[in-house]
Amino acid sequence: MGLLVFYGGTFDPIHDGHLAIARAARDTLRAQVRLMPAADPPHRALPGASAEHRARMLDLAVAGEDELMVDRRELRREGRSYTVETLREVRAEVGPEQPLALLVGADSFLDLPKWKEWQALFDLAHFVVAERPGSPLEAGRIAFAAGRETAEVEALRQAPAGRVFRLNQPLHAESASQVRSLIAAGEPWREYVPAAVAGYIERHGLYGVRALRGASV
Ligand SMILES: Nc1ncnc2c1ncn2[C@@H]1O[C@H](COP(=O)(O)OP(=O)(O)OP(=O)(O)O)[C@@H](O)[C@H]1O
Ligand SMILES: O=C(O)c1ccc[n+]([C@@H]2O[C@H](COP(=O)([O-])O)[C@@H](O)[C@H]2O)c1
Repeated sequence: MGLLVFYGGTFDPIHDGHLAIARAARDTLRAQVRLMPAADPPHRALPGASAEHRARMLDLAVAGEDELMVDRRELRREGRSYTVETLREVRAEVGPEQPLALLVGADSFLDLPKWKEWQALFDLAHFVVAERPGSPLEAGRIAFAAGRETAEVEALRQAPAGRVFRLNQPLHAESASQVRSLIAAGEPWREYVPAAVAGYIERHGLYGVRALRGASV
């Protein structure tokens, strides 16, 4: 059975690191990847851009990309976007046999034991973990996932949930907070986001961006 991958995030805004990881997961796992913006992400301050702006930037970033799509299901739900609730909703739609995976960065994965009902997540989906500078996945720090790790893509198709797979890909240093800070400081930032996303940020005046001299907004 095909594997379905969900990539949740605040995406405030989506940057080249996000896109590279989504593509790497798609290509390595030969699976569709659904980028899923959080309406109200747990464990962080309110996003700088509205949920609708963040989702529209995702639409622009995946336009023309094979097997990358945007899933707005968390935007339709009231309250905090807890992943366990989202995965239960997805599971109810796809049935108990469908292999599902959640794509996360290493920093998110290291924080997993702080997530709502985190142990239940392993009954609902596999985890695909993208390494990230500054968040080493040492055995001691991911002891909560002991016995679940696999290096075999096929293992993710052979069970509906419960395994942990490390995505082997070049490290990406971009972060959304860095992009927001650069914009606010009036420093160069466009190179870190897809060109269509940069255009959107400028047109809508997001993150305190300064209008280009002579440009129409
Ligand atoms: N450069 C990166 N390398 C690996 N994983 C990443 C990278 N950027 C984001 N991620 C992962 O993508 C998911 C969504 O990230 P998020 O939207 O919070 O972006 P962020 O860059 O971490 O944002 P912020 O700087 O605002 O915290 C998280 O699981 C995060 O770990
Ligand atoms: O469910 C939780 O308790 C939970 C706690 C922290 C983060 N998450 C999810 O993890 C994803 C990445 O979160 P963030 O804050 O790094 O964008 C996003 O989909 C969040 O909804 C989920």
